[in-house]
Amino acid sequence: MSRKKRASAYTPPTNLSAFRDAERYWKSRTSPPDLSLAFDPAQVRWDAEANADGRLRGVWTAGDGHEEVCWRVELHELAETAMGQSRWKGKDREQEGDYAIVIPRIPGLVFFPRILPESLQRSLVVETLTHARSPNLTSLEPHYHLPAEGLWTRLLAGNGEEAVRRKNGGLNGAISDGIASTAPCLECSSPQGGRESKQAVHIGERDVTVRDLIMKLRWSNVGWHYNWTTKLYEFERGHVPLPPLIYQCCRGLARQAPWRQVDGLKKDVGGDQSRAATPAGQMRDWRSWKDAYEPDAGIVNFYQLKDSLTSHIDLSEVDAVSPLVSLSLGHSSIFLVGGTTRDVPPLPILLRSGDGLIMSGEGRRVYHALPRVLDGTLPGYLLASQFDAVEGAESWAPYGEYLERGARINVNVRSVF
Ligand SMILES: O=C(O)CCC(=O)C(=O)O
Ligand SMILES: [Fe+2]
Repeated sequence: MSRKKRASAYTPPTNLSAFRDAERYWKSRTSPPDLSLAFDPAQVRWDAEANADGRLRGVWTAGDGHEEVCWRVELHELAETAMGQSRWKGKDREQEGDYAIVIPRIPGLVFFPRILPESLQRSLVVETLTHARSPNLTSLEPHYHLPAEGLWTRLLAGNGEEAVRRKNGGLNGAISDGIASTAPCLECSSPQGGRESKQAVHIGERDVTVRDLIMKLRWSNVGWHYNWTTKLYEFERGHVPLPPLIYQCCRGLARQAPWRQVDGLKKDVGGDQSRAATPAGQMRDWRSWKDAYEPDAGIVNFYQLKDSLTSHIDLSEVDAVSPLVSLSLGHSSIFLVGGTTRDVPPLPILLRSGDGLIMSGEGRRVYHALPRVLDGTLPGYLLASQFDAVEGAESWAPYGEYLERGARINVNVRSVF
């Protein structure tokens, strides 16, 4: 189907903000989304030669003709960093090297296309699913009597058909007929109240099996305990160390980001500095991030194909500018990132498995959303049939099966203080 036809099948409402309008477009199921409208590093035209600062200028042209300027910085040091483990060094993919992309119009955003080697992606999937358990709080905790060792461990032990009891005063069968509902869903709602799911079907007072409940898992806290209802950290509950791989990857990425070049961009982007550049005051901390960035809290988001995360700004951290590190695993998705109000038209970015993204400085206070998980985009190296064993797991098959059903896992880590 031609792009023109697809575009005409969608009639945008006239009274929405630019951001809401974009969310509606990407969420719409009336026709397949036009992926040529999403920023894709593979489609950027790069200059032949780098500038004096070692940056390469690129231009991405969207399917509707819109042009976005971006800069590419090679990451020569990455293999020797805190992440310098064999997993990190042993890049097992076809690509020319590690690089970061900076898009001047989104201040403080640093994009690392396919930065995670395939084997590391698998190990992170293993870690996120096995750590979605006490003492980390999960989205299911308020509603079910969860097994102490966690649902995933029960599943791996062959107890997938075991019943899990609903807690009293739970959802009371708020949605009982299996039809998608717009009623608020406590199990699925994100911290920002923006998580929606058409797949989450509540079955009244009946028990749920371990296997089915895993498909309803929407998030798990890591690090400092965050209360999604009050939107406050509960420091009195003590600090739970981040799972080791999540900690190493996010810490390594934040420390190794090309901060000098990101900072340097504000001097030579020209034009509308107020939109294009990060104010010096907001980015000045990068020098300390290089040696001292310590992630201590975060969320792991578990999306299924029909899930989305509505536009929001993450406001709860004491340190309002230090890097928020996001890792994508599983199915590809569309990430929207805009400005400090919803009137700023967002840039849609295609996020693939293995991509990393940092929001920092002024970019910590911009609207963003995840309106779409893309069907049919799971990479072959994550399929259930591909591997017998993976570091940290006896067999890859259950993980691959979970992903094949439509999952995208997002690790979203930050430094609270
Ligand atoms: O899933 C994503 O990529 C974004 C998640 C996010 O923005 C959040 O958890 O606050
Ligand atoms: Fe967020």
